[in-house]
Amino acid sequence: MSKTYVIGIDYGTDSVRAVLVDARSGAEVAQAVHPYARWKDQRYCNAAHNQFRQHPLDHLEGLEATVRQVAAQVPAEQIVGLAVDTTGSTPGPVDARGQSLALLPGFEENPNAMFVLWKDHTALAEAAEINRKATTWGGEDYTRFEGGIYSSEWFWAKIMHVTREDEAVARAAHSWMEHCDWLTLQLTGGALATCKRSRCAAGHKAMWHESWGGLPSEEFLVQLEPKLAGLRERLYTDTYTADQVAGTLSEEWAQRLGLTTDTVVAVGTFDAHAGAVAGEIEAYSMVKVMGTSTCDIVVAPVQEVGEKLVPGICGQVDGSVVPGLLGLEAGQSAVGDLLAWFRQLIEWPLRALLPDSSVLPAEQQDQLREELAGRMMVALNQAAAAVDPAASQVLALDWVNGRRTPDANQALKGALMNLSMGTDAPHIFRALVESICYGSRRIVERFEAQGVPIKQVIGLGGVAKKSAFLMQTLADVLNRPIRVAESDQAPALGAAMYAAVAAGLHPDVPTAQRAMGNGFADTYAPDPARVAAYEARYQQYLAFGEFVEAQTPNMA
Ligand SMILES: Nc1ncnc2c1ncn2[C@@H]1O[C@H](COP(=O)(O)OP(=O)(O)O)[C@@H](O)[C@H]1O
Ligand SMILES: O=C(CO)[C@@H](O)[C@@H](O)COP(=O)(O)O
Repeated sequence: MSKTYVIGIDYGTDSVRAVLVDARSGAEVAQAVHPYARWKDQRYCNAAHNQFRQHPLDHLEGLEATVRQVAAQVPAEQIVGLAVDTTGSTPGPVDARGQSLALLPGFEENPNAMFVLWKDHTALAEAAEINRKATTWGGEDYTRFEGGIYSSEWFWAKIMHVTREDEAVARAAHSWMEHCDWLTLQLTGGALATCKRSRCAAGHKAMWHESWGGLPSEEFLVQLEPKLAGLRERLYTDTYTADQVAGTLSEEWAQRLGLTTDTVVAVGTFDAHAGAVAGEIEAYSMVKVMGTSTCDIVVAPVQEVGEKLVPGICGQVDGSVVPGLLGLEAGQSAVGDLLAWFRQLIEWPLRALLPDSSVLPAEQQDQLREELAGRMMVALNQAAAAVDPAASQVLALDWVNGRRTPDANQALKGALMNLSMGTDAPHIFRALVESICYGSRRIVERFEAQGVPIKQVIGLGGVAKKSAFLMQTLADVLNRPIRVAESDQAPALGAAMYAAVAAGLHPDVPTAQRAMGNGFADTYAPDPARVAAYEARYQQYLAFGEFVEAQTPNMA
């Protein structure tokens, strides 16, 4: 009997995906996807206030549905390990047993008791306070290894915000957990105090660093917000890389998932970092995990980076991607989301006017909406690709959900210029795609200017697989070839690689990458004829950005 199967579970923004993988070859035996039901209706969100919360029941229902489905493909005893990756920073308040407050009576419908999704920017003011305090309080600047600017997307800003806003949640919250740690604890069923926390989540988002003994000091935290007193003690000191064993499946979850209690559960991690592993990341590659947002992940030998700090990124953390290498993260807060925003904008008549149509009966309206929704993104890509970039005047800024990097400023907004009577939807879509690519070039330039060369670029994720137009534009704007990973479920495959190491099927992550890597599907080569036109427009993008930023209060 071959005990060689592992399961990778990837919690994205809109859905959870599980893949069953043969750890000998990396063959994906089965995959399953479960969109979050409550999230789909945006039940606990308020986009106008940048509030995006997810109910843990969405996550638990998805866990059971997807894993049961893939696990049924082979005998349970042959599945020896699993690992979870999630979005981040997506923290939530928990009780003393590590249970999410949203699963407790009285808190079921309270968004503050739920997971505060990475793209929730309600904590802008708190992030600004952290930044001020970090450089003025007279002690260590705890933002040093997180790019020197703390973001409202991250752990402490979100905890501060919810603690201030909601007295009942503040009183009931014994502690807080990152989503990836919480799921790992659910699966293993251990005690909160001994739960092995993700190095990746702690180092990139919670200002955890070995050099100052873990999390920021109690003194610093209490100066920030007196209500944080004592929380540090109830969090964690040690962190673990994602190839380590967190435990084995609890009796309850073995039964719920159709697996055995011998199944090893690896320490949790973030989706982008797991994706980078599946994208076969190696020293000085940049793996772009392109979905709702984009995360740009780079790894480099610790000793070569030495004391160098790359300012304005989402941190540099020993072992956050490949244990033994330094993991560096940057990214853009809206990529697929920016294009989805535009699609929704132009679909407005379908939502607002069609229901009152006297021409089309209700059931046909639904069919029409569905048909157009299915075709819209593909059609926009095609029409925008046909617009000559040299003749295109419209210029956009990609900051509809703020700017993550370089130099976090989540208060920034998107913008369009050069609209004329001749501007149509494909022109604007093209400008949005270009802005994504220019934003990406700024990030690559930041790494290189700080002495971290980018030797190759790899793309993966929904956008990399679905938009050839965007990927070609990116190759032209960066003036570099881009390889796109074969796997449709790269973060889940990366999680499976971590699970295979934790379960002892491979000795380390690079060996797992070599054995289980699914290779590359396409390569986009830069088109020399277009490079020059984009170069000129990139300079305009930078000037436009500078102008808009000067009008916006600087917050994180
Ligand atoms: N044809 C397309 N062109 C560009 N973007 C697309 C296209 N189809 C879907 N998308 C975008 O892909 C994103 C989802 O990517 P995916 O990697 O599946 O999700 P996640 O971010 O949850 O991991 C959505 O934001 C959507 O707008
Ligand atoms: O920021 C991180 C990881 O650090 C991501 O989890 C976040 O951008 C969400 O990723 P997706 O866009 O859902 O793939």
